[in-house]
Amino acid sequence: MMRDAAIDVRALRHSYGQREVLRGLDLRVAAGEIYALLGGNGAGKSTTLSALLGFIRPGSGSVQVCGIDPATAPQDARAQLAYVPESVALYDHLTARENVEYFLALARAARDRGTVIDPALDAVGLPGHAWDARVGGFSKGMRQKVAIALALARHVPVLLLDEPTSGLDPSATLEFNRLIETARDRGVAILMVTHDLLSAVDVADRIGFLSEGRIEEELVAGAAGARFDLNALHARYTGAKVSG
Ligand SMILES: Nc1ncnc2c1ncn2[C@@H]1O[C@H](COP(=O)(O)OP(=O)(O)OP(=O)(O)O)[C@@H](O)[C@H]1O
Repeated sequence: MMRDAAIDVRALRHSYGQREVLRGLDLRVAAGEIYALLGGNGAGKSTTLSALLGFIRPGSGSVQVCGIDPATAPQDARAQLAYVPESVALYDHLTARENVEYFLALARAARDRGTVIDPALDAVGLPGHAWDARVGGFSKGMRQKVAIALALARHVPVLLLDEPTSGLDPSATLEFNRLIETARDRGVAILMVTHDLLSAVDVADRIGFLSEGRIEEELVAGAAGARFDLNALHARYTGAKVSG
């Protein structure tokens, strides 16, 4: 039995026209857990995120974000979460500090620089010299740091990440993984949609394979040093035979 399932999806079905994309999806992510959702192109990962964000009204089943149904109360559900898309949307002409301040104002959240904004920018490891620089010149990794800082400053219990490491080099990926561990260690429930097996193996507490519209297999991280079997995961993903 999982306690504190901040994300709780049960028997979710969703069709686009005649095409049924989700066929009884069950997915739960607890507070303080990183869940990597894997699946081939078109498996329904983005559709799952859309359901959590309240952008689609599922045909049947239930979706809850901290006990709130995003289909019927989208604003309330979105107040509980931060969504970081593949390409982080920020105002390029504003600085990192100003972006966080602006989005906190939109969310009607506390936005004192000394006690809220600066500690969040510090927690995500954005170098001090970048705090007052316009984000237009930031790399993807730096933009993500600003987005996660905003999530930490809002104290949201749920973080949704869509392909966060695509386009990041290996060291930026590791840095990103350490960053979301900071959020996890603060009790945030993190759902990460990804094709990046290395990143999932490095950081996830559980990995779920979405196929045929449901979680076909779920793996739980083992002890440190042997968290997941990367070769077996790769073979599972590609349908290839594992050698050795
Ligand atoms: N708005 C839509 N209208 C019709 N069909 C859609 C719509 N959105 C997605 N689909 C279809 O639903 C299926 C699942 O799409 P979805 O984007 O959820 O998959 P995905 O797992 O996120 O894929 P990818 O890894 O390529 O991003 C695909 O066949 C897609 O073409």
